[in-house]
Amino acid sequence: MTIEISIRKHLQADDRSFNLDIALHTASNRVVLYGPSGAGKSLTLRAIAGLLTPDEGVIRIKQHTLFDSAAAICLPPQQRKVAYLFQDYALFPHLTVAQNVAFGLRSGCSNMRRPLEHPAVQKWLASFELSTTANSYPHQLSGGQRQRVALARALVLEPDILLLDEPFSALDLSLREKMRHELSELQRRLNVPMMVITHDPADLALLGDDIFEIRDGSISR
Ligand SMILES: Nc1ncnc2c1ncn2[C@@H]1O[C@H](COP(=O)(O)OP(=O)(O)OP(=O)(O)O)[C@@H](O)[C@H]1O
Repeated sequence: MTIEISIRKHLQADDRSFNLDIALHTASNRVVLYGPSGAGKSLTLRAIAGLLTPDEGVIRIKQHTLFDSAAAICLPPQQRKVAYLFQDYALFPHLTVAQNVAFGLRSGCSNMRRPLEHPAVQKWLASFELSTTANSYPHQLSGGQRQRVALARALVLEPDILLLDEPFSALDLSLREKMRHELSELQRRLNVPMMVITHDPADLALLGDDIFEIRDGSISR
């Protein structure tokens, strides 16, 4: 089993409350979550990444236990080998492309001063055709390039799973189509498990080998 999730979390904000109760087991490497706004999709990804601590349950990715309330296991985000791409890519505006990618390595300042000396940074810049933009800043890039930088930064750590929250929502239609195919090919090439949140039926068709609908905090398929 690649992904085993069984979690519960009660959230309370003033007079609003929300119950997340997700049971999701799959051996697939291409998982898509879809469902209406406010259903609990992002909360699920946040729990896998370690940014939200469930009240109880279990999260296992590729046999690694990330969270198990009964065994008092809750790995901090930096120990999870989980790459989480936010909707807006969250690149650092004051860092160059190469520095943004090197930031993913989290192994000290030397990576940031001379990021291109690190073989992994070079490898990912080259495989995303970003080498010529290595010294540019995010505002000097196109939307598609920015997305590739975010993917390179996520993959430089060789994560156990790639989590993508509406990865194409900031792109125009033609670029979205192109990046969707790029992501699909990349996943097949690297064989890294990937979980994608989307509202777009075209993403479901191309990226989803196992598709889960989330409604009102639970899997409803
Ligand atoms: N810290 C919080 N306290 C209370 N409720 C919260 C908190 N964070 C999120 N929620 C609620 O949990 C529900 C699920 O949120 P979530 O972000 O997972 O939705 P989503 O399915 O990703 O929606 P969208 O497609 O709009 O991004 C929403 O109703 C939201 O208001």
